[in-house]
Order: sequence, then structure tokens, then C-alpha cells
Amino acid sequence: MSAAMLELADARLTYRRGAARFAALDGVSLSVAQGECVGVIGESGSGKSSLARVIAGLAEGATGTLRLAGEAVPITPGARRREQCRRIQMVFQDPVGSLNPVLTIGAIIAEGMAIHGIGTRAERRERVAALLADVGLDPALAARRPHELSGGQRQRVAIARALAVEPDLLLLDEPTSALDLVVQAQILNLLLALQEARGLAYLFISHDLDVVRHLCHYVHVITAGQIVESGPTEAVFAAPQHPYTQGLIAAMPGATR
Ligand SMILES: Nc1ncnc2c1ncn2[C@@H]1O[C@H](COP(=O)(O)OP(=O)(O)OP(=O)(O)O)[C@@H](O)[C@H]1O
Repeated sequence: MSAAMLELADARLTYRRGAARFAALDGVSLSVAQGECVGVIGESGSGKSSLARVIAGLAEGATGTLRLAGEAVPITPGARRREQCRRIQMVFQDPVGSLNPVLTIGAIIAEGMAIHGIGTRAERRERVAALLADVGLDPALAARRPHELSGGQRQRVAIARALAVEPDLLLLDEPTSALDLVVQAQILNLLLALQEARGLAYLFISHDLDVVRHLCHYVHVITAGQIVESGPTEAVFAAPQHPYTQGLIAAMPGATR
């Protein structure tokens, strides 16, 4: 196994609930190697999105330590250097809400490259066309706007936008949950192919156990802001140790009870 691309240690995030404090993340540690897909599974409210937000540098008040390829990266929003932000990109669940409706697809994909000073305007245009082809879309779609695309096409655009700035780590937060099953399978296969071609590290967050089983090498199970079980995906699915994991797997459609 190659050296860790992402190392997160003792991540904590609390929210205020009236006068009380509530721990959405309660000491989470995990790592992802280059070329590896690590899954995080748990039910709604277990802390999965909070985890993604902390790693992406979007969670005010988060504590813990984060390293990318051995380099310390601040965990607090606003403290990261632009170059550090570039290296971690996120793909969200909702491909409608995450794409700016007034921009063309080409502008959406090129925006990050411009912010990070990648290429000239002409080079960026060329790169947009290549990225659209890489994610299985017609480069002519660059001139369209998000509302003219299907849900699956929009999610391909979101992936192209993330890849445009050449990240080391992709944070995938329920990237296929809003899609129907056929399109979901196509997007998962695309993610697998892109990972193989580019050696990316993926942190894949999902409540969908089937999807995680299909895609991830290693899996963490989270509940109430804590990881309660971790292991190679097949081992965890074949012989879950923690009662919470056992319950999740027993509740899967098609599980033998
Ligand atoms: N801004 C916020 N203020 C207060 N509580 C919050 C906030 N965001 C999330 N929470 C709470 O923190 C806990 C973890 O939320 P989080 O969104 O991380 O869970 P999740 O596993 O991603 O759930 P889902 O799959 O439904 O998105 C939940 O109990 C949620 O209600």
C-alpha cells in the first residue's frame, strides 16, 4: 500500500443546540492512500456530511489534524492556502444545486482552473473539451447551461469540474443518491475508471451499502459522530463485528435475515 494521501486525526465538530453543545463528529480518524477508495457508511444524521465538510475545510469550529501527502493542512476554514484547497475537491449529492445555473457548462468547469491560475483562457477551453470527453460527455455541451442537462449529465459535469484542478483527493458525498439505478451504475463505473486512470484517492460517503460495497476497498462505519468499525470492505460485509454494522447490513434490501 502506498503512503497515505489523506490522514485525518481526532476530528471533532460540535454544534450548538439551544444552550447545549452537540457533537456531530466525536474524534474521527481515518486515512486514504493514493489510488484507494475508502467508504464511510452510516445512517442519516450519523455525521457523514459533517466529516466531508471538515475535510473540505468548510466547517467552522472544527478541530483535529489533517495531512495531505504528509503536509499539514489547516482544518479551520479560511486558514488553508489556495494550493491546499485545490488538492481536495468535492462532489455533492445534488447536481442541480451544486452547479451555478447562470453559467455555461464550459464556464463552470473552467472557473476553478481560472481561480487556481491554471492555463491561459484558450488552454482552459481546450481542457474543458478534453474533460467533458473524459467524463463521457459531448464537448459541444460546453455551450449549454445546467438546466438543459439530465441529472446524470450534470453529475458528470460536477466530476469534470472537480477533476479540472487536478486534485489529489476527491470527496464524494452521496454522489449518486439523487440518480436512478441505471444512471447511478454508469456514474460509479465512470468514477472507477477515472480513479484507475489517474490514481486518485477517493473518500466515498454514502448511506447506500451496495454502492460502497461495489466501489470501496476499505470501509468505516460511523454512528453518532464516531467510527465504530473499520476494515476491508468485503471483510466488514461478510462478518460485521459491531451491532450497529450488523443492523445496517441486515437492513439491506436482499439481505438474508
Ligand atoms: N448546522 C448545523 N447545526 C446544528 N446541527 C447540525 C448542523 N448540521 C448538522 N447537524 C446535526 O449534526 C448531526 C450530523 O449531521 P450530518 O449532516 O453530518 O449527518 P449525515 O450522516 O450526513 O446525515 P444525512 O445523510 O442525512 O445528510 C445530525 O444530528 C444533524 O442534525
